[in-house]
Amino acid sequence: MTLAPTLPERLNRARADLRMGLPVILSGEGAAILAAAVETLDADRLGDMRSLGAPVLAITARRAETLKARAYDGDLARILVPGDAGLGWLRAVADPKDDLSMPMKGPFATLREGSAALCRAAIALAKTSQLLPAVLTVAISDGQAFAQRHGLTFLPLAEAEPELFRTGPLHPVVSARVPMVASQAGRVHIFRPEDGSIEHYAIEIGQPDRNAPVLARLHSACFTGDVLGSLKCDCGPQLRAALAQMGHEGAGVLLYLNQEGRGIGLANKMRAYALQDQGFDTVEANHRLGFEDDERDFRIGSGILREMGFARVRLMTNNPAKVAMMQAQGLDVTERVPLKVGETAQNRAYLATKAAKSGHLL
Ligand SMILES: Nc1nc2c(ncn2[C@@H]2O[C@H](COP(=O)(O)OP(=O)(O)OP(=O)(O)O)[C@@H](O)[C@H]2O)c(=O)[nH]1
Ligand SMILES: [Zn+2]
Repeated sequence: MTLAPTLPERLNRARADLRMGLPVILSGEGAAILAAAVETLDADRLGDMRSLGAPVLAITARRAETLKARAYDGDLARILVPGDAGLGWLRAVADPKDDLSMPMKGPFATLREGSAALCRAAIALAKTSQLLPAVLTVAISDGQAFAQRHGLTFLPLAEAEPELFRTGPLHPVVSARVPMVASQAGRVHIFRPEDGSIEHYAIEIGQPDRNAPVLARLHSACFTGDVLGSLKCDCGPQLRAALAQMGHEGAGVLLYLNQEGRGIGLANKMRAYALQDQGFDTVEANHRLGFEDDERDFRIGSGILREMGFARVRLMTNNPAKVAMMQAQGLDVTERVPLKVGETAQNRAYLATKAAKSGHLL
């Protein structure tokens, strides 16, 4: 029988659980934890978790740095939750929105003993659920029996770990002709990951020759820039300029990847924008939220291009990291085609930060 969910399917089930406010169980290295995302946890479940033992709050080292909490585990910190700390306290640790007006008062007691592996996996799950990377955990015994008793998702660490940041293979679902301003010969293809996670799109212009390098753009979704015409970034003009150039040359492929906010999701991007209004730049804002500068999985783009039969690309980008990632995934980037459009008074500082801190070429 193959009816039981595979590990990638169980991971996505766990992500849905966390988004609903349900805890999941992670087990490995002779231990097990119940883990719930702080962002979606409610008071009843917090009470239930407290009744099982002393809770530990896992946050990333990025967030810990702002809070001046010692991160003994390298990339994360495990904070001992005070006995009287309620949801308000947990959320203030997780969410930097009031850091300046109501700074969290430490000192925070953080764990240095024991393995952080289960907490690390829980943080990875929260990140890939596009929730704030702050997870309340409590140790339990016999995780599998506990999961069965309460109908919770159970994940064995050894199997889950290599899959945590990996999107499953993508397959084409459907494609149809969409004449566009940039080209009458447009076709939109929908790709769906095997693990049922979010779909991504390819916009094919003309009939690119699969035996020659194709003019290609990997565009990460930007609701504010692409749809609203936000002046805070250059995404909308880049999207239209890339399609226009493909239309002009008569052939090309633009991948529209649903990796909003460099992978942190629109809600977190709006949190980052609110921090930017407090004076932090785009990179600092991500860090204060507990994320890295860029949380995108660039394997998705190379996977779609390969599935469409493209092996060589002329990549439209100002981001050398994208070129390097595509090459690391076995695609031959024969040329980097610069895409410099849409600079405004409002996004000048943003573009300068990307050049200074993220290696973008001006
Ligand atoms: N987290 C975060 N994401 C942002 C911000 N501004 C734009 N984005 C997202 O950044 C992504 C676009 O990535 P960019 O870094 O502009 O460009 P790139 O794709 O890496 O490089 P290019 O190929 O040169 O455009 C989109 O997903 C946007 O939603 C911001 O201030 N914070
Ligand atoms: Zn944008």
